Amino acid sequence: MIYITRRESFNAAHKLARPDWTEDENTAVFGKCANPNWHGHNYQLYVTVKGEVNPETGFLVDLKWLKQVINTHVIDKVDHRNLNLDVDFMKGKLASTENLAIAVWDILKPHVNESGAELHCIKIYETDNNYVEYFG
Ligand SMILES: Nc1nc2c(c(=O)[nH]1)N=C([C@H](O)[C@H](O)COP(=O)(O)OP(=O)(O)OP(=O)(O)O)CN2
Repeated sequence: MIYITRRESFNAAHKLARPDWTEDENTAVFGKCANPNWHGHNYQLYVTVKGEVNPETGFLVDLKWLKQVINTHVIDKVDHRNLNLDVDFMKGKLASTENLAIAVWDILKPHVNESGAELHCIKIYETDNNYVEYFG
């Protein structure tokens, strides 16, 4: 069993706020992240897949293929976008890093499965200090 990881970066705007709560209620729970004027992050996404090395190629999966899958299905949809307003797979969800990681897992898992490898972890840094890991 071997694990390989591809990192991709994107920047996106969001706020942490429930639409069914008042601004005061949102601020009480989410603090400055609930600011109605939005704010942005330079996110770092790490996608780790696992499986066996193909003895013919020496690859688990081709990292160029993994890059393309991540970019087509995730990065192109979130980069320079507003996670609350523009991103179909975040509609109706609170735009936390946890929910983002779970959504990215759900999107990428079937594509990784098709390759014969297995999705192991989605790790997202929202800031230099805060990150989430999701293992499905
Ligand atoms: N469980 C979660 N808590 C928080 C999330 C989240 O996604 N899940 N998100 C936020 C904010 O959006 C943001 O990450 C916090 O920004 P900030 O406090 O500025 O983070 P920094 O690492 O830059 O702050 P330091 O003060 O330097 O630690 C909040 N909570």
